[in-house]
Amino acid sequence: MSMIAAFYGGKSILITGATGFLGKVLMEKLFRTSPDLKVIYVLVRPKQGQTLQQRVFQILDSKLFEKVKEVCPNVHEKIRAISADLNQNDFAISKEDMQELLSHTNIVFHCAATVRFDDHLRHAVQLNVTATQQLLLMASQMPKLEAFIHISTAFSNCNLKHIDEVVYPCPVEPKKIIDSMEWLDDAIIDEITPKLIGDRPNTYTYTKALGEVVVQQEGGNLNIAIIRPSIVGATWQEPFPGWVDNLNGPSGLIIAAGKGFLRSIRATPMAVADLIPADTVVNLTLAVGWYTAVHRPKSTLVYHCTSGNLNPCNWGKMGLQVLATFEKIPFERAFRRPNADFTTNNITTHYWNAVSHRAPAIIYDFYLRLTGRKPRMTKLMNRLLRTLSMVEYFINRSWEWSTYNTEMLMSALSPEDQRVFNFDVRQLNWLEYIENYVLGVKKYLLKEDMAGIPEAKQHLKRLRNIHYLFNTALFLIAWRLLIARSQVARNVWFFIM
Ligand SMILES: CCCCCCCCCCCCCCCCCCCCCCCC(=O)SCCNC(=O)CCNC(=O)[C@H](O)C(C)(C)COP(=O)(O)OP(=O)(O)OC[C@H]1O[C@@H](n2cnc3c(N)ncnc32)[C@H](O)[C@@H]1OP(=O)(O)O
Ligand SMILES: NC(=O)C1=CN([C@@H]2O[C@H](COP(=O)(O)OP(=O)(O)OC[C@H]3O[C@@H](n4cnc5c(N)ncnc54)[C@H](OP(=O)(O)O)[C@@H]3O)[C@@H](O)[C@H]2O)C=CC1
Repeated sequence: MSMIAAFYGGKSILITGATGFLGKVLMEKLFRTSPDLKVIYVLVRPKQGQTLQQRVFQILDSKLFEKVKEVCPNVHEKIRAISADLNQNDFAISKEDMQELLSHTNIVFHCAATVRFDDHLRHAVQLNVTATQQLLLMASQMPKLEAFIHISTAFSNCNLKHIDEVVYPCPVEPKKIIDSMEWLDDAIIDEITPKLIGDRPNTYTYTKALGEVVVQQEGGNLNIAIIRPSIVGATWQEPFPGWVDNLNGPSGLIIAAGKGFLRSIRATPMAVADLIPADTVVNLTLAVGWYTAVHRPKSTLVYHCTSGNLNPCNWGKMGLQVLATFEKIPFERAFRRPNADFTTNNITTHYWNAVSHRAPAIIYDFYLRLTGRKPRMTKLMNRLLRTLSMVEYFINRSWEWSTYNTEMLMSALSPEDQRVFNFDVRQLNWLEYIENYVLGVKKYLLKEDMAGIPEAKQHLKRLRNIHYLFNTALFLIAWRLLIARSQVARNVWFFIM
């Protein structure tokens, strides 16, 4: 019997960010392995004309939860959606709901965050720092609370090369930042943002670092742990391989490459691609929840959930495997044949951006205009180039994350728990994982049918023929112009003929 699964039985669990990528996988695993848990409270904001209930039921009725339905048929009764907006005071939770949360919650998993790299500092501070502070305050009023698990990111200290499982201090105290956001206007915040974030690349990593300091400073007597995942990718094994539902991290770029938009990317092939599957993060999170509640470590432990030091893979290997998978499992209606490459310096990056990204987009938009349609490719390409510029920082460097706590936890688990809550990335076969990831992107993000693969292959053949024809025509035109202007070229031509 799994001790961890048994631990969550009968518990009331509060999850923030349950509608997000990681939150959904966390809920799924909890329901599947501990169907006898009492209730999962999820803090949800109403969105796009959907009620809370509709939002949550849509998740429960998705493919991700198919296995849950078998072991926990009354899953709909075990989830309680609480209307909450983490941007508001007291999260805008009603008095009755607050009372219920405070008096029943046993475990808190704090996953909600803004993960946008370019979010305005005010908004990023509100969600990643102030909301964390408020949640801690709430947690301190929960008499039955056994553990508070905070999800951070391995990149919160990406300004360092070697990162230990400790909370690093920030030059300016989070409390001062929170206070200043209340009275500074947007223009001043914009001005001071680069100075505040210092040598971090964006407001996301900066505010996640501030969030950790808040957890450490304001955790009081709570039993707290911090988990730092690196780049969270599609699921490895559970509930099935390759599940992914948003464009963050590599997923959006895999689509862009598979559809033939992304032709070149500024990346260092030998840099470590520190991806970690979503189910691995969730297994570690649940194990940490159990360990923190049962063993009550004296200090706040930080756990790195990374792959680089145990089972490294680099961007070169990953890129090649992504491209190899497109050969077997192409995406439908590609714009061009997938054929991306890495560039390593500014000049070649600018060159390929102009030749392989902007020029084809302009030509295609011209064709759309000619045929009476609305041009859209240049806009899409600009968006892609913007995304590339945001991720460049992360794919041209390597970091070393120590994993003492994570390894300690692994050895503290029973063999059964090591199996059911496996977070040992040494067992991960990267080639297989990447192939499943690309397949998952096709199935769950693009919602493409496998039956369409022969047609997709045909389409790629047509694109290849168009490519050859286009190049031949270009060559002939250039040659014709050369012959017209150069005696040497004319002589060569007559010699060949
Ligand atoms: C040798 C052979 C080589 C071959 C190469 C083959 C290539 C293979 C591909 C594999 C490459 C791998 C690259 C990996 C990149 C990894 C990056 C990792 C960074 C990790 C750091 C930290 C990890 C974390 O802790 S946080 C989680 C990560 N967070 C994110 O990823 C958020 C990133 N997103 C943003 O910050 C924004 O969305 C931004 C700035 C990218 C775009 O903002 P903008 O305001 O312009 O757009 P949005 O309003 O957000 O969206 C508009 C529109 O675009 C769609 N979209 C959003 N994100 C992406 C995306 N990443 N890619 C593509 N499209 C995206 C979005 O859905 C919207 O579409 P609509 O149709 O308008 O709704
Ligand atoms: N994805 C990754 O690569 C990595 C993620 N992480 C961390 O993991 C955690 C989860 O990330 P991930 O699942 O990928 O992120 P998502 O963007 O998929 O999910 C974010 C979640 O936060 C919720 N949220 C955002 N704003 C509010 C708000 N104002 N009120 C209530 N809820 C809100 C979202 O709700 P809604 O659905 O309503 O928008 C959503 O449920 C984050 O803490 C992130 O920093 C760490 C490392 C890597």
